[in-house]
Amino acid sequence: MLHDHLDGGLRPETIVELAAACGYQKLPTTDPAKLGIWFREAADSGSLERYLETFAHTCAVMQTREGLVRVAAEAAEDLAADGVVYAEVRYAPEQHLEGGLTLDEVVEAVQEGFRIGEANARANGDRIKVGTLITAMRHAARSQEIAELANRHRDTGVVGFDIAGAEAGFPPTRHQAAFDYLKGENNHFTIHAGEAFGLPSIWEALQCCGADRLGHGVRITDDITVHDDGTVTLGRLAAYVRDKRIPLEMCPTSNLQTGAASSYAEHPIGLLTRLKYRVTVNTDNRLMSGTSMSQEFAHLIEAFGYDLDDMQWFTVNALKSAFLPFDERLAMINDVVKPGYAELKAEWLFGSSS
Ligand SMILES: O=c1[nH]cnc2c1ncn2[C@H]1C[C@H](O)[C@@H](CO)O1
Ligand SMILES: [Zn+2]
Repeated sequence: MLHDHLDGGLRPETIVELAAACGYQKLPTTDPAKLGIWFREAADSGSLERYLETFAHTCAVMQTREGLVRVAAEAAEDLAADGVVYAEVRYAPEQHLEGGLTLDEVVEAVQEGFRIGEANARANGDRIKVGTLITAMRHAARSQEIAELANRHRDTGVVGFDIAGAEAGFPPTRHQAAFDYLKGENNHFTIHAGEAFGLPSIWEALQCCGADRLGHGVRITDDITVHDDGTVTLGRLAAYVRDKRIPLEMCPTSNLQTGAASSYAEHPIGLLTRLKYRVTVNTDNRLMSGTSMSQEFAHLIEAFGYDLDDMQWFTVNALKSAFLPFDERLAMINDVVKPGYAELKAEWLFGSSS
């Protein structure tokens, strides 16, 4: 899985405990069950801007070293317990400086947390590897500094860079210098594009900035015409994205909440999968969407009738598109994903014996 926000995946009980520890008093409720529901409902706003407002509460309790280590460790554990074997988890270090930590200290704390979470998952009989993406906020003006931060930590598990936040009014080229810098360093980046804004955002992300992948990218369907007889005509940009195998980090439930799609059945992932785009399935924000990787798959199975072969295809697509060295991606596909799905298919055919 390639698209999961650290500050969008906290356990509600952890938010309540960290808020008490750091004296944050603005939580809408301190009942963990109610808080989980509150996040889901508040994020169900139909607009990306309103959806993003909910992150004020999660970021507020992620301002100390201890808070960051814990949140990162729990994210790795929760993803592993759900069956995720490789996750790229992202967050914006610039949003975690209010307690006096430096950008580098924030990154070090989160990296430590991921390593602890991976070890705890192993102890529970799960296995997961977490790669970190460092995000710069697109409304801010720190992307060059944040890109340099990501590059500085690339040998300790920071595998790439991203920009996130409100898309309309903040085109990717606002951060051109950061992307040029990363290209000069032969580093990797993805860009949230084609979520709350359409084709120009996707075009800029690819053709000006040189993004390796697209965060969401759902609006690429604006460049695809489906005719009455089911045949399809691709515009030049839609053809480019498919021909170049540009990975699409799709997050169905998040898109329903922000209004980027109107139902699972009508979500562009159905058409794009049929057309064999390099589609991947992701959670975006497990807390705000009340979701998990297995739930996202379950929604797609229900909407489109996908089976285990389709799940495997999405999973292999994700690993092919990961910002990991090629040999590690290949090993994970051949030694983990394919045998894992073979086991699931055997269980499904013959019934579970264990
Ligand atoms: O889906 C999203 N689109 C744009 N920005 C997002 C999305 N989900 C989370 N973010 C923002 C809010 C977080 O505070 C930030 C860093 O993880 O990224
Ligand atoms: Zn996102």
